[in-house]
Amino acid sequence: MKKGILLVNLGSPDSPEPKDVKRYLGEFLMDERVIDVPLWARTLLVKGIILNTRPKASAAAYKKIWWEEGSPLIVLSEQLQDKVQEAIQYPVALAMRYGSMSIKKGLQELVDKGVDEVFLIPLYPQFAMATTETILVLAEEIRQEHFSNIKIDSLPAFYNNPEYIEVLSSSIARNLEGINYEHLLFSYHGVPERHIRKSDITKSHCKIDGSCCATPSPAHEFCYRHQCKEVTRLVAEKLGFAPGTYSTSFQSRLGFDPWLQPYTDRTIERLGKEGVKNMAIVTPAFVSDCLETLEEIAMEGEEIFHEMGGKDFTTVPCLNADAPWVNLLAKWINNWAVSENV
Ligand SMILES: C=CC1=C(C)c2cc3[nH]c(cc4nc(cc5[nH]c(cc1n2)c(C)c5CCC(=O)O)C(CCC(=O)O)=C4C)c(C)c3C=C
Ligand SMILES: [Fe+2]
Ligand SMILES: [Fe+2]
Repeated sequence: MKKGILLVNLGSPDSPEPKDVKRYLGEFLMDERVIDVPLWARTLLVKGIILNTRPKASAAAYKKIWWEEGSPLIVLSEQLQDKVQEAIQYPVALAMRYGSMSIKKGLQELVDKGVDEVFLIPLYPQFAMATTETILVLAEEIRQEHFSNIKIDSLPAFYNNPEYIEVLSSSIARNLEGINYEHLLFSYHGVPERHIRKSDITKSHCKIDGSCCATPSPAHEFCYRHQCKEVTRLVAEKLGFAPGTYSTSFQSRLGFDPWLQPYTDRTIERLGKEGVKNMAIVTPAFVSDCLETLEEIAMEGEEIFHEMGGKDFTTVPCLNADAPWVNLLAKWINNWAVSENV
């Protein structure tokens, strides 16, 4: 059997023009694992409301961060693909869950190279229904329909892998070296609270209260909230942060349902109001910098902080194509290739 690797990230529109943003958002938000309501309600909400209002504002936000070479998320994912390819002997393809660089094209590219055993790596440290699960479900559907002779293994969520925590902690320490900050905010992409309950395999553990995520449970294998909180706890432990000097929040909420809290924008506002003058922010739900880190955090977040009287607002870049991260991915890939187990 010939082995190959498929890296999968979220995706971006083809351009920051409203028509391309609309097409991309249409595919993204019609995913039943992203907006998880019955089809008729999702169609009404997405096609009847969101796609008539959001693409213009979203396109304006994309224009602020768009690079000469394209969408930062795509460009940075391609850089990661190139670096991983240099580090290993198996062919590496890159695909996106939404948009033009489809999972089908990525699998086809590998199959054309003779690959029949694929290691699929969702580029998300934490499991979520709206990220890892939707990628794995779609990849299996495509496999059954078009590539039934190939085998696909996947990398599970790696949020608490000690070497991942080491790579993330070192990146934070390196990027904040010599910087004076009173508070480090760990901001993760939010999800509706309902998603957490749906992913609870015990059907009774996740109450989204003060304690469930800190109480051991098999539910945590699929609990995004637990996994985010663990990343913060493990990094804080590794870097020896004092209690009160760091916290966790959730960004990018959409719609009126309750999403995971506390919300990042309100947390930045509160820190500013409380008199914090210098803060830093890290976004460990994203492996590659993207709209959510470069615009929502680095631009909007900074503006909120300044409006509240804050001064220095430092953002820690995502791991992107950093050498320690590339080396760790290469190690996981080689472990899989030898033992078919990571
Ligand atoms: C119901 C809506 C959404 C859920 C649930 C959701 C979960 C989720 N998303 C990411 C990662 C990214 N999201 C990005 C953009 C983005 N996300 C949503 C909505 C939901 N996300 C929208 C509408 C958008 C588009 C931009 C906008 O209009 O605000 C991105 C950036 C993509 C880019 O091109 O740069 C990323 C990355 C995670 C990790 C997650 C759940 C854990
Ligand atoms: Fe999102
Ligand atoms: Fe939990």
